[in-house]
Amino acid sequence: MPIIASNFKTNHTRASTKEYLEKVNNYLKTSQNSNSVFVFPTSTSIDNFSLEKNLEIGIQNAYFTNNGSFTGEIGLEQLEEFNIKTILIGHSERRHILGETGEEIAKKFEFYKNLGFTIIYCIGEPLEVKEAGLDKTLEYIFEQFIGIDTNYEKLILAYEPVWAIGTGKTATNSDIENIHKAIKEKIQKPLLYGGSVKVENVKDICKIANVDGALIGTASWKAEDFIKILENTKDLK
Ligand SMILES: O=C[C@H](O)COP(=O)(O)O
Repeated sequence: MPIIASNFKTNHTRASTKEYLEKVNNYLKTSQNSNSVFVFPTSTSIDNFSLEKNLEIGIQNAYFTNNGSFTGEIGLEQLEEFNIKTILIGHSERRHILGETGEEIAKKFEFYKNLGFTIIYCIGEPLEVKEAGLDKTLEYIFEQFIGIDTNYEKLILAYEPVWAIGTGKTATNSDIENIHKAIKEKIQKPLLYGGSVKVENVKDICKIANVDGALIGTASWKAEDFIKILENTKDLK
């Protein structure tokens, strides 16, 4: 069964998150959909939601600390209050817009790994690297694993080409196939694709060899669309 994740990024309020989760949860309750579903709301919308077993809330980001003086950040203490056990690490928006370095990402990974969190670890190349060819792209991607324990049992990977994120430009099926194959040859972990996945293409993308699911931004922000995405992928192995 595929792993389908929605990343809200900086969208939705507490009220609309609650409404969204109620809709998705009701769908899962009645649909016999056994996909493994994750939703990553904004930190301010996290709460103690009562959800179906296959729907889990994760955090988009947290600092590698229990608590302390890190203005603007949250740490383990704030996550524990809501029983959060899943985190996204290495998202390209944190790497490229917010300037998170490989070293900080590795520290964050180690900290949350040692706490037994499920980690969705994102990798992916910017356009200029893609244009330099497959070898350069793979070289760039594998550098993003420096300092990361790729044997960690609760690790899920997400390949997200930076140029495909939020742009409407999905990678071609053969690009996805080639890159997923190369990653899987080295790291045998569930591997999601992300980057302009939509209601219409999610099924075909999830059917590509070595694609174990999708990490979706824009197309998942309306509960009705996310439910369609879950419905379109529910019969896949
Ligand atoms: O985390 C999700 C990805 O960045 C994909 O975003 P997108 O579906 O809006 O392209």
